[in-house]
Amino acid sequence: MGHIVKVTKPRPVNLDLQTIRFPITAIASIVHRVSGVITFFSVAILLWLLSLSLSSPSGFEAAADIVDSFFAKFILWGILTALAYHIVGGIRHLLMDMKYFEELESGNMSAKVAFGITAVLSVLAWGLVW
Ligand code: HEM
Repeated sequence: MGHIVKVTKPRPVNLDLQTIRFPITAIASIVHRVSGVITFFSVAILLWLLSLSLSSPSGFEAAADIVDSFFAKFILWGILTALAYHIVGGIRHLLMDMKYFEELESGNMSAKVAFGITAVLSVLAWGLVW
């Protein structure tokens, strides 16, 4: 015979994407992966720029001209910000590997701290590039 279960809470019919909020730890994790991929491609760009600058005196001028443009400076600032987050988030990951910040509260806190430190480093990178 069938067994009747009383459902007190309505079951979700579909996922309402407008009401789903990612926890800050999930955002920290996604951004860490994205910053790692950006850092990976940055290595190619920066090595190309370095080799151009070392190729000849006119190559150096060409590289200096590239770095002088607003667009290039903006990209360099973005690269430095991604690297900053990747290192700060990476250190947070390594600390978690050592069993720190593994609880919900401390994990949320360390994610916020990582974003805060990155914001400061990003402002410093802006000053360095300009
Ligand atoms: C050229 C430099 C670097 C590149 C291209 C790079 C790239 C990446 C990529 C693509 C991932 C995989 C992310 C994922 O699958 O979620 C990763 C993970 C990681 N990176 Fe880097 N990385 C670099 C430097 C660093 C540095 C300096 C640190 C120092 C803290 C670091 C710490 C980590 C850690 C701890 C992970 C693993 C995170 C996890 O367990 O999800 N990385 N990196």
